[in-house]
Amino acid sequence: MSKNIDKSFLFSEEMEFLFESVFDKLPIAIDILDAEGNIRMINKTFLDYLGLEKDKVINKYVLDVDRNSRFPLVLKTGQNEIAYRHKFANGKEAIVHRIAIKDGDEVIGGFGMILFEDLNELRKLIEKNRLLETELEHYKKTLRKIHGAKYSWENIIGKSDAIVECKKKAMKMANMDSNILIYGESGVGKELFAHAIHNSSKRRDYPFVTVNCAAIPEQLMESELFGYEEGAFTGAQKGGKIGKFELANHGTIFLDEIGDMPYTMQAKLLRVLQEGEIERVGGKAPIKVDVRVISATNKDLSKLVKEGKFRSDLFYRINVLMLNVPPLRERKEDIPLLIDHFLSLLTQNSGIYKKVSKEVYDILEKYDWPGNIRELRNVIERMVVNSEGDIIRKTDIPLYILKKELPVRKKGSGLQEMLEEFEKEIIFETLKECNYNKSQAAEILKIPRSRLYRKLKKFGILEENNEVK
Ligand SMILES: Nc1ncnc2c1ncn2[C@@H]1O[C@H](COP(=O)(O)OP(=O)(O)OP(=O)(O)O)[C@@H](O)[C@H]1O
Repeated sequence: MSKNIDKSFLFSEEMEFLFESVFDKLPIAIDILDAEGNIRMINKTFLDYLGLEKDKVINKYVLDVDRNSRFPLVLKTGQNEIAYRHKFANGKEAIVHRIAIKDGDEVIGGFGMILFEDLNELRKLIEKNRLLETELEHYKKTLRKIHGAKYSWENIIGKSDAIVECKKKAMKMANMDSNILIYGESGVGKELFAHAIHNSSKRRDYPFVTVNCAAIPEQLMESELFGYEEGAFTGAQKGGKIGKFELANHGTIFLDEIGDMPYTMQAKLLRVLQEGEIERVGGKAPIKVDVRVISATNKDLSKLVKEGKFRSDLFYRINVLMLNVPPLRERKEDIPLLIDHFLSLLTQNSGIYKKVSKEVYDILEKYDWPGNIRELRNVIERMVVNSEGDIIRKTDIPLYILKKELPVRKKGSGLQEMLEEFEKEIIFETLKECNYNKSQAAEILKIPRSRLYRKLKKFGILEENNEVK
């Protein structure tokens, strides 16, 4: 049921009282006219704007006060004029509203209001807004650059069938927009593939944000991923903090070592993937996010699902497309190419130019590289630094590789066991090399400290008190 304003109320003493006690105190210019176009009420702000005394305005015909007014037309047609640009007779320009007050179809009065008193101010505001928008766009672009993917297909070196096939498959996946799970042993180049996929996907102009699930302590993971509001907990940063998912909006988030995601967080991540929205810690409303998830693991996730350590519903959500990056021992023909690639990278970055002797190529090609390309890269770097002269010779090769030059398969041990044996030896050698300084060892091995600790514990190299045995 529509309610009409009664003419007798509109111009009553009560209304006048209300107008004076409320509208007179507002810093917004307001007036009320009767149907004939006489100004019946006008507040102080409006009078000040016009520069007129009240008795020169009240009960005067609107055109006698402001000869440019369009109010007579509004009262005649009953058509409101919202946010109209108006030049007053005194030369001031403003943005105004003119509203016809109706009793049914009959126009019984008019309500006038100045929205922006000074068009120059408005212009300045618009200009400022435009500048802010340009600035914001600039920062967004810079942020995209910082969080952008660094590598593309040409950075993935290799001509073996295994890597060429893998690249082809990944290129196809890049054109789709489904979540991808990249599986492969440590150091095979999973992150490199994630970068390249993002860089050739339709999301390439948006951020690529990496999260190492194994490196973030469980109690910090939620706020890292989803952010928090100001005051969400003691020590929370003023103004709150944006989470990785929001940072990656419209782009890609790379969840490295997803197999290490704590079980409780898995449920929260699943919710985000299902609903497409996140909730900041301490936040009141969910925030929509549009993010493609690329996860990576070197663990057998289906086994973890069976053991109840990984949620099956999450597994299916992240594993829409699956990419298997082959280990280096299955594509040994790529080793010489990779050696040359890392040597030339070193020359570019440090200016050191060294060559590798034929014998060294042969030995490195025979070795099985349990730490894959990361290990090969580290070995090259170490040999370049430690070798004398401009040729890297057999004597520059780390001992543990020379010892394994002709690896003897131990009777009774499977591949996994042997790989672990190699890994243990590499870690132990590195630790010895840097005087058992674990941070330094983690740096040399280019793995997070937390991962090194876990491996040390697993291999029984670390005591409960985190001291090396
Ligand atoms: N095909 C390749 N061509 C050139 N460099 C490579 C290639 N694959 C891997 N690398 C290099 O090897 C190192 C390890 O790669 P990356 O970090 O992508 O491995 P990962 O599988 O993600 O390892 P992790 O499982 O330990 O996180 C990086 O320095 C990377 O640039």
